[in-house]
Amino acid sequence: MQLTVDNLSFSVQNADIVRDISLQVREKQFVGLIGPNGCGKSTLLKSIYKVIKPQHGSVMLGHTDLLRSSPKVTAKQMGVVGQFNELSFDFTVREMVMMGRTPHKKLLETDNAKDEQIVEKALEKVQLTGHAGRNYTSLSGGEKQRVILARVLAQQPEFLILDEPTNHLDIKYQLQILNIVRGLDIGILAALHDLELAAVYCDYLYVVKRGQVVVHGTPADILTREIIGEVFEVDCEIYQNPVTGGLGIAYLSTR
Ligand SMILES: Nc1ncnc2c1ncn2[C@@H]1O[C@H](COP(=O)(O)OP(=O)(O)OP(=O)(O)O)[C@@H](O)[C@H]1O
Repeated sequence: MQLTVDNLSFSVQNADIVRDISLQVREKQFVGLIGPNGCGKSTLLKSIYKVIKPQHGSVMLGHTDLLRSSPKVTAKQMGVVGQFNELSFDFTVREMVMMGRTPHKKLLETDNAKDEQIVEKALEKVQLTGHAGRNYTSLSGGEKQRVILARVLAQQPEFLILDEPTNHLDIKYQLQILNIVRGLDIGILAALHDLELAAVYCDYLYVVKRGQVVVHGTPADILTREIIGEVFEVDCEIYQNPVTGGLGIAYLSTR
């Protein structure tokens, strides 16, 4: 399912936070959004997944006009793993993951055996089966992040938005989460801070600075000394990793 964002803008009190951004995630592409802290990545993603309302622009997911459709229609198609996943009320891990099934249910429809099977599978996939009865608020940051991913897996979306999905995670779970989402074989738009991981996982990158897309292209085109220096104000050298053959970045100094 293709995502097309056209001329999206969001401002608060005359401050333009997202300025006229257009982008595309083609069928089954993994597209990364990179850029310095505060450049507008989360605001752009929140505008797409309807937590905030942009003043201008359109967001099409397949044939669905997301900004004009109901939350339920959106949630049937789009899964979201956000940056902060705090809750005021406590639920068990299993209950949290079961919430992923809600968009597929009619009013007052109860959970059935198929839902339970989907939830167990999702818990298995993120290696949290043993935590299913625990209270969500008692979990570590990394465990919470994996519960949120399991909830998204249970939702069985056709498109995924990830906002720094590897926040809080140690390297094993960073790789595991990225491998799991890539293995879903659906379109993904993800804000990522780790540029080397972005090079490995993304098919295409958009670079955001001060609310605007400044350049876009394949990781090889984008992750250059010049662009990283210009956008992140850090001097670096790009090299070919002798072990993986992939792109390596040696950070040298801040400007
Ligand atoms: N409702 C708001 N009112 C005022 N300023 C806001 C509001 N929402 C976002 N901003 C500001 O807009 C800028 C962009 O924020 P955003 O969270 O989108 O950045 P980001 O690129 O995701 O950053 P990070 O990499 O640090 O997560 C920030 O300076 C933020 O303080």
